[in-house]
Amino acid sequence: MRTLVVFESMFGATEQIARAIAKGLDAEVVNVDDAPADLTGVDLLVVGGPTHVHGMSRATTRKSAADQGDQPTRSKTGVREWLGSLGPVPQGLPVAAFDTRIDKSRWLTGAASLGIAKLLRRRGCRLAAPAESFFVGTDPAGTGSAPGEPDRAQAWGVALGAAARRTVS
Ligand SMILES: Cc1cc2nc3c(=O)[nH]c(=O)nc-3n(C[C@H](O)[C@H](O)[C@H](O)COP(=O)(O)O)c2cc1C
Repeated sequence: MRTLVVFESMFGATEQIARAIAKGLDAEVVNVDDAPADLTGVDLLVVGGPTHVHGMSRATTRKSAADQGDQPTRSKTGVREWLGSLGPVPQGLPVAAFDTRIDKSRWLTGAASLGIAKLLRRRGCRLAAPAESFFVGTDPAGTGSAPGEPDRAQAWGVALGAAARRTVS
């Protein structure tokens, strides 16, 4: 089973979570900047990005992130743009969405994963698991996920893989 984890990350937290999920899934992991436009041969797709202004990033919020950090951002483009640029997607492709965000009520913070899941469904994909959030510390420009989150992400990947294998031959 070929599993692909595509991440967008400014400061590194989402990349860290993506790599932990990929470890749990035994999957390939790729920065959205280098993600393929053709998903032929992919059996399970996982897409994640940082929550910006209650949802997926936009060029303006990525610019704002770039201006906050003292290093170049990890991704230049976003999952919104990548999903919009994809060629035909295998209909019914099992997918899952995740994000990173501040550890407060989702009602207050928003969650990019909800928008990612919506775009994936619009493209004819089938959600193999509900959208999930992983948390960063209280500093929005912090460079990593909160303690314990990579382990939780790896476990989420393991569970997602088991669920997908039950439906993918
Ligand atoms: C421009 C900008 C807007 C943000 N807006 C939100 C937000 O609405 N809700 C939230 O929970 N976190 C927000 N954050 C914090 C990000 O979610 C956090 O920086 C991100 O998860 C870190 O992941 P990364 O290191 O992969 O970029 C924002 C960060 C930036 C830079």
